[in-house]
Amino acid sequence: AAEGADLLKATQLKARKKRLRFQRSKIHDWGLVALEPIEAEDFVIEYVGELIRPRISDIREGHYEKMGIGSSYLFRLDDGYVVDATKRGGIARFINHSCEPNCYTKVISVEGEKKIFIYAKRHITAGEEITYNYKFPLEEKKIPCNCGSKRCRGSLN
Ligand SMILES: Nc1ncnc2c1ncn2[C@@H]1O[C@H](CN(CC[C@H](N)C(=O)O)CC2CN(CCC(c3ccccc3)c3ccccc3)C2)[C@@H](O)[C@H]1O
Repeated sequence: AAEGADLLKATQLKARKKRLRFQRSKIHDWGLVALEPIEAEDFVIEYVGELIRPRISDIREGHYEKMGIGSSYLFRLDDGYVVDATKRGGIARFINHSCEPNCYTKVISVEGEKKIFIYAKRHITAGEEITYNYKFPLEEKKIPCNCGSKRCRGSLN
């Protein structure tokens, strides 16, 4: 808990709002682009959405599938909980996956409240698309990856 509170404080201190914009992506449909340079380890954005229990996320995922929404704006946490940005979410939901991402995600819980923070792995130039590794579990049905990086694994899952 202490670690989370310190990290939250540090993040809030350093979290000078980064200017980001969602726009057409070379990777997939819409993506999030940095409008200003971002230094390595800088806080970029929080993945904001509704924290839902595993059971509820399974029901919603089935529902979204039926509605043809496909892979929705669901961010899975290690304990099975999911942050669903479909109905109420921030622009972080537009961040695409890359096999050589320029950002990484960190989940911290502060007073039981889980927050997903996204930080820069390296210097990011203005105009670059923000990406992180989705770390999707391996599946039979592959989603081909279009990140275009040299060491692309070929699929998201
Ligand atoms: N490296 C990659 N290579 C290949 N594909 C990649 C890569 N990275 C991400 N993706 C694709 O992006 C997905 C993740 N995505 C990240 C952002 C996405 N680019 C986007 O443009 O939204 C968020 C999901 C995309 N979905 C859209 C729902 C939307 C909708 C549904 C139908 C038609 C249009 C739009 C919707 C609409 C209303 C209500 C609810 C949902 C959510 C991955 O599951 C994968 O399919």
